[in-house]
Amino acid sequence: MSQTNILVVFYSRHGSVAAMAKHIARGAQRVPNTNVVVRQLPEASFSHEQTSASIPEDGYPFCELDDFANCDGLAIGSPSYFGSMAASVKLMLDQTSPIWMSGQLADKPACGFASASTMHGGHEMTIQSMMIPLLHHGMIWAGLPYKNRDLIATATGGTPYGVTHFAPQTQYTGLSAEEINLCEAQGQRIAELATKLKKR
Ligand SMILES: Cc1cc2nc3c(=O)[nH]c(=O)nc-3n(C[C@H](O)[C@H](O)[C@H](O)COP(=O)(O)O)c2cc1C
Repeated sequence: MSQTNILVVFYSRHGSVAAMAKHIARGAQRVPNTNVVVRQLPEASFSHEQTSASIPEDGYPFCELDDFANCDGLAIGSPSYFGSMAASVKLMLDQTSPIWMSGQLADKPACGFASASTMHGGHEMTIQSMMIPLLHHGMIWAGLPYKNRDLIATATGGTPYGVTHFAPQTQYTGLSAEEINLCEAQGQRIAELATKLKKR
């Protein structure tokens, strides 16, 4: 059987969402026969001109449309910006129309992850904002079931709609133990579901 390809794609300015992506990838990697591709998104330009080099100075390669087209399962992450996904993430999603009508993402599982600097500043709303375009693609939304006891134990991030991180400071200061477990559970779940749903 061919490998199951999981795409973990994110935008992160200060490192919190990037740290989550690493643990989500680690969780997905636990599932046998899984190939995990991690991609970041460049800063969106207000002037509508390209502001980033096409190759990032550090971190993961930038995401391309083919990364979406070739995935069997998707984890997409964003900081909460005004209770919604960051423009960089929306910009990438708006570039996916070539694979929209052909249904290349249809019937594949997707999940979202997010970081926010206040407890009630939009964790769930940010996840939900990413869910909507992916439902239009026909993806199957995979949240986190409460059998993950860290959803109950957490005093910071973590929602059943998708894992989140509470980042009280601008600079990344670390994920809680519960947030790490939930990131890894989310990654493992998306890889398991993708393996089950994949056409052999
Ligand atoms: C433009 C902007 C808007 C933001 N809006 C929110 C918000 O609505 N709610 C919130 O809790 N945090 C908000 N934040 C804080 C970020 O979501 C938070 O710092 C996040 O952890 C950043 O993730 P990163 O470290 O991956 O860049 C905002 C930050 C910026 C720069």
